[in-house]
Amino acid sequence: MSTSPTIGFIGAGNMASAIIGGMLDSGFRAGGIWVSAPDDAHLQTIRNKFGVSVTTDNRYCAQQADVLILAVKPQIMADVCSDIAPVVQNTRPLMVSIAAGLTADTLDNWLGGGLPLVRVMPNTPSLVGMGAAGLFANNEVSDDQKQTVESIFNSIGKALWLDDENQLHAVTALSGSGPAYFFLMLEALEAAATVAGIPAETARGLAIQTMAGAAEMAARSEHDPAQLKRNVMSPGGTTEQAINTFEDGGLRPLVEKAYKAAMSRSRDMARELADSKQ
Ligand SMILES: NC(=O)C1=CN([C@@H]2O[C@H](COP(=O)(O)OP(=O)(O)OC[C@H]3O[C@@H](n4cnc5c(N)ncnc54)[C@H](O)[C@@H]3O)[C@@H](O)[C@H]2O)C=CC1
Ligand SMILES: O=C(O)[C@@H]1CCC=N1
Repeated sequence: MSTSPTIGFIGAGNMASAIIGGMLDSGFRAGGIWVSAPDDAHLQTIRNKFGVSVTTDNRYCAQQADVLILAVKPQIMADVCSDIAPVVQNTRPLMVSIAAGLTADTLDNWLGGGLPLVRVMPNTPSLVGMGAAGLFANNEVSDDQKQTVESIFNSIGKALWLDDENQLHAVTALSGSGPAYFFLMLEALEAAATVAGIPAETARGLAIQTMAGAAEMAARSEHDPAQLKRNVMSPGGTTEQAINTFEDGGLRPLVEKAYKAAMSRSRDMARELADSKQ
């Protein structure tokens, strides 16, 4: 593979935009990126925003790519794959899927078989260079190709390889879905502070800065999160009251239940989608 491969994206939604935006910020060339999707008006917006090349023809996009990133919803992936299969069987790009649930074998089967394929579970903070991605490669992927995918996802955050594909379900429930959990916390904190009389904009600004500050501290500190939490809790003070309320209200089991629900949905999707196209 050349040192600057052409990267194709099939699908131009939230996740593709986040990855493209992050890649361009970190120095990837817009001229080396192709994007395809059915909605021409949306594609023109993407082109104006990022300067990438666009097409409504998935096969044409596939033909241009050394690395082809499948960024459509899992439910339409089978149709998209069988449509481009004749092209990719001929050009043999490195296939990358970011879809939740769908296994490497299922995808490879839909693509005609025998292709190098990496599954990635990224997340939307990729847009601001703060993504977290779990990666799994099938046996057809070379070390060079692994490095290429790793460099794309490292350029927009942190990329970590997994040996066992099954672990992607657990990663999906952690970092794939995870940004939404923290956004929910922001929503709830903003709402509570607004009820207490703080203007919404001020409440949001303080809540976001607090979340970002806590994350940065946790990343840099030699202490674990439990100790950092204790450092905020003055005995007999205010934080203790809030933390006790969270604990008494069952926040930990609730988080575990939510996490397991996401992981279980990822497993179910894998089964349902593989079965539906046998
Ligand atoms: N949104 C997220 O936080 C994350 C999403 N993912 C995965 O990323 C994938 C995409 O998700 P989102 O970007 O959130 O979805 P989205 O709905 O925002 O984007 C889907 C895109 O696919 C396009 N599309 C629809 N039919 C098409 C076709 N036949 N050919 C080509 N493009 C077509 C749509 O126009 C749209 O641009 C999913 O498989 C999801 O599991 C993975 C990690 C995180
Ligand atoms: O909710 C979903 O299915 C996708 C996968 C992880 C984040 N969004």
